[in-house]
Amino acid sequence: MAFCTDTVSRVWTVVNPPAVPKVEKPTKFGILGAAAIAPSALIQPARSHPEVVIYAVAARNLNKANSYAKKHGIPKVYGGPNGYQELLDDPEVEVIYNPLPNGLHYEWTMKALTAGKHVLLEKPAANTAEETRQMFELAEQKNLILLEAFHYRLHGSRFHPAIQHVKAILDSGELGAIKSLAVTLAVSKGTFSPATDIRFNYDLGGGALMDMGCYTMSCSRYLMCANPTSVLSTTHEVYPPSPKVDRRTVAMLAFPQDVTATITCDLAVPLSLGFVPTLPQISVKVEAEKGTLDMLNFIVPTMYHSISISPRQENAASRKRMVKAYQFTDVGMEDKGDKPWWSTYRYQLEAFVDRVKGRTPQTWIEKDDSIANMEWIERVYEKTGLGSRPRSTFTPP
Ligand SMILES: NC(=O)C1=CN([C@@H]2O[C@H](COP(=O)(O)OP(=O)(O)OC[C@H]3O[C@@H](n4cnc5c(N)ncnc54)[C@H](OP(=O)(O)O)[C@@H]3O)[C@@H](O)[C@H]2O)C=CC1
Ligand SMILES: O=C1OC[C@@H](O)[C@H](O)[C@H]1O
Repeated sequence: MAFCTDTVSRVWTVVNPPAVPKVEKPTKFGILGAAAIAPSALIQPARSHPEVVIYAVAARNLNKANSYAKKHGIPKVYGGPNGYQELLDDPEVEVIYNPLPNGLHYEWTMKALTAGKHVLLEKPAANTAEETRQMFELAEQKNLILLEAFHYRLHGSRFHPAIQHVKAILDSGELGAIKSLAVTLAVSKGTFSPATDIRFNYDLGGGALMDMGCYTMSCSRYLMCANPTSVLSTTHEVYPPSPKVDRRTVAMLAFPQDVTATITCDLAVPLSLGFVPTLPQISVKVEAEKGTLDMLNFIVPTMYHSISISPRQENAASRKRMVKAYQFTDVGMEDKGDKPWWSTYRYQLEAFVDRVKGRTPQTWIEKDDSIANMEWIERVYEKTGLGSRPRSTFTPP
């Protein structure tokens, strides 16, 4: 009973966080595009951040921008064909949130940085590793903060307690050396509408590996503390109307020390019995010398997650258990003032604002990490034969 009420209360508060009083001069964010993800990833989290206000939104269509702004209480609106650039040119705006389709990340991040704004950039960083490198180099040159929004790994000044706890167990040696990993992110057919959703549009940087595979790649590299050494094999299924768009990709990656990782991503798992949607599959499975570890829901752990540790019988240094880590204190860590209803996006915002304000979060997604993630996504695409997503035609001034 307590489990049910805690879960309902936590999930309700993620979506309806308490609004806190703002500091005298909060940092003003502007959003490029009236994107579906912005309320969860930025607008709701900003309510409980005293140093952040969502000041402006721009959409290609002014009516759409107006109704989005009204719905979310955003005071300043830009719309029409020049709306995005007008938002970038607004001197009040200090930070740009870029949730445009993947294929537009590069162009509008380069423009935002050129306009002197910090950028919180949606994942995956761009369509290619080279574009990713250029964005980070420009940010460095201009002394601006640029973060690829891998929210599942950013939790305030530390990693998310859940994924951090998984990593801490693996790093402790309790289960011995990792032998293999399987990281999966797959949702049922019907979750997205292929005819209209950006995820199925090759020109906009679509594909399962781009959208979901970027997390599975990132998580494998994070848990292994290493980049793969090669792509051993791949299988994929395309979305037939768009033959370069992978609806599903499975890749087997080699990592140092003879570890293999299987990453699986699917934008439209077929319905069971032809009509029943399947539950989302969001899992990490680790096979180690002295036991196994399974984590459910590494992407949105605030909603619900579980971490199961199953040592082999002969492993006397370990015990079988199931752990949850909604807050640092759940796993014996120092109280950082975080709340169980802080979503990964709320913690991400905390870390991002720390950096913008010149404070130092203990963890960060570094430039090289973002570049390497994109590089290995491209290598998997190369192995599938589908090739990288198209390079941007935008030329920086
Ligand atoms: N961090 C996370 O958990 C998640 C991240 N994402 C990422 O966020 C980004 C956006 O995803 P999502 O919000 O689901 O997508 P949406 O389609 O809802 O939003 C994309 C926005 O891009 C704008 N846009 C500009 N040019 C085009 C174009 N040619 N075609 C289509 N849209 C265009 C649209 O803005 P306008 O209003 O101006 O028309 C639209 O609002 C992606 O990079 C995705 O990977 C997505 C979901 C979850
Ligand atoms: O970033 C994301 O996370 C959750 C997925 O469902 C979504 O497709 C993706 O864009």
